[in-house]
Order: sequence, then C-alpha cells, then structure tokens
Amino acid sequence: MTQLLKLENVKKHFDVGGYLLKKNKEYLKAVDGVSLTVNQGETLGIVGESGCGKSTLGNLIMGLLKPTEGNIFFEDTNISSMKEKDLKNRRSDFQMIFQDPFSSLNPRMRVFDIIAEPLITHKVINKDNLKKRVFELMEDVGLDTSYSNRFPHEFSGGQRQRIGIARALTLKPKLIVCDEPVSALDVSIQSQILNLLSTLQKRHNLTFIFIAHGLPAVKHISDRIGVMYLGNIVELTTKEQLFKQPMHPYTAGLLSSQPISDPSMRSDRKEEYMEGDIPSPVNPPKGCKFHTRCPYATDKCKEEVPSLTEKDTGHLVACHYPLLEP
Ligand SMILES: Nc1ncnc2c1ncn2[C@@H]1O[C@H](COP(=O)(O)OP(=O)(O)OP(=O)(O)O)[C@@H](O)[C@H]1O
Repeated sequence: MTQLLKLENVKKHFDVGGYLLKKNKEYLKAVDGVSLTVNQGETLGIVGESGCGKSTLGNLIMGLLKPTEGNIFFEDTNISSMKEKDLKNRRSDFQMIFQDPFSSLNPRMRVFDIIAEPLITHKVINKDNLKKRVFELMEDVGLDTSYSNRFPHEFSGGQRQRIGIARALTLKPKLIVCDEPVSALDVSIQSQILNLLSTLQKRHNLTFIFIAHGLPAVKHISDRIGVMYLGNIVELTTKEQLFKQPMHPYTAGLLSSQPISDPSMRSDRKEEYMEGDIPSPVNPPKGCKFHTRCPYATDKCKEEVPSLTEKDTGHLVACHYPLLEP
C-alpha cells in the first residue's frame, strides 16, 4: 500500500477575538492535533457531529487553509509549508466535491464552460481537444453530452452533483475530498451518486476522503473511518471493526443513535452514551474532551488527555477506558 497523504499533529485555531474584554485572545480550536495517513486508492470516511471540525480538516488538506501547527504531507511533499505559487502547481492533484453543488457551480456559466474552465485556467489542453475532453468527462459521470449548453438550474440535484464531480475530475486528481456530497440529495439519488463515486474511484485509481455527519452515510463507501469529536480524531479503524466493535464511547453513542425501527427505543439508546450538548470549541473541557458526556468518565478522564493509540491491530482509540468485547 502506497501512502498518499500524511497529517502530523495538524491544528487550526481560529482567532475569535475576546481581547477587547479580556486580557488574552480567544481561539476556537476547530482542528486540535489530528494525525492520520491515507493510502492511495482507499476511502477514508470522517464523521462527527456538526462543528467538530470536519470541513476545516478538509480545507486544510486541500491547502485552502494554513494549519496553525503541524504538517501535511502529500506524496512526501510538505504542502502545509509551501508557498501559494508552488501550491498552485500541485492543486491539480487534489480536488474537492461540495455538499451543495448548486452554490458551488457558477449559475451564469453553461455546463460546458463549468467543466472546461479548470482545463483552460491550468493550460493543460489545446482548443482542438477541449470539446472532446469535456464530452469525455460528461460521459464519465453519466451526463448526456447534448445538455452541455444548459445552465446549472436546468438540472436536478443529482445531475448537478454529477457536474460538480466532472469538474473535480478535469485535472486528473489523485485525491478528492468529498464534503458531504450526498447529504442534500434525495435518498434514492444518494445511492446513485455513491455508486458513481465508487465506479470512478476504480476507473481512475482515486483516493477519497469522505466527510459526513453520521456513520450510515460513510458505511458503504469507506475502507477506514475516523470519528471526530471537538477537533480530534477519537477513533480510527476499518469500517468492519468500527461497526462490529466500536471502542470509543462516543462512537458507540453515534452508532446507538442511528435510526432504529422502534421509535420508542431511540432516546433511551442515545442517552445511554451521550448526555448533554457538545461543549464549545473555544473552551473545550480539560482532559478527555468527551468526559462531560461520557457515562464511563472518571477523575483521570477529567485531567489527562488520552492519546490516539493502537488498542487492537489497526484500531486506534483515544480513550482511557476503551470498550472491549464482553
Ligand atoms: N473561518 C472561521 N473562523 C472562525 N471559526 C470557524 C471558521 N471556520 C469554522 N469555524 C468554526 O470551527 C468549528 C468547526 O467548523 P467546521 O465547519 O469545520 O465543522 P464541521 O464538523 O464541518 O461542521 P458541519 O458538519 O456543521 O459543517 C465550528 O465551531 C465553526 O464555527
């Protein structure tokens, strides 16, 4: 397995003021020390509740944000310390697919121009081959080439996402960060787009980072899954291990709060693991950040930060008392 991406203790702390009223500046710790690797051709799912830092992590990997601390290596090149000019030359290697294709596509541009734009901007194609390449990309994502003169609003949500995917593929990227690409779509369309992404992954040997709120959304597409809580990865393992034997109480809570057939069971099951609201990332709890919501927390959890360590083969968990098989 070839390693494509490596994150070393990556942090993004946003300056959120506070200095007018208080002596010290306040920082929102959106991403607070994430280390992980992604292998070529795999899909790493990243899940967690709203505000846990998933999109910020995606933007850091894309080079759209500079980390406050830490390093991001793409094929052994440290992209976090690259100058903007050099990063521009590497940008074609990593692309992003967004949740809402409507807002990410220019409404005044025809589909042909939306897909052609990166090819023209990066000067990777001559005029004679442009039409052939754009049509090739449209066919690749299952769009009828006779629609190439239409505007985004003339397409359905699923078709618009296909346009977004075609645009992301134009420069033959190696890595695509998919930021909740199906959560705005109808359930029936979601599986079509997920199947398309899987097909394209095999066809073009793509590597995906697939961001979503809940575990069900990443279950089918992911090889491994990382669970995020308040800026940290708290569990990272294969999807099989994660669903069979979640070791972090937060993951167990996410799994038990999945929709189940008997609605009367739902709230009980959720409360079993997760009490209260997610704390503020400006002032996160000391020690294990999850201790305020964890039914198993002890004094140690209130003081000591658990590091992400391998508790079973390839199964990383940041918990002082990981859940083990009975
Ligand atoms: N530019 C910014 N300045 C200040 N705070 C920010 C900025 N961008 C994100 N944040 C904050 O960082 C935290 C993480 O945000 P992020 O969008 O990464 O979370 P998320 O897990 O993707 O959430 P969602 O699922 O709702 O998109 C949030 O508290 C958010 O308000």
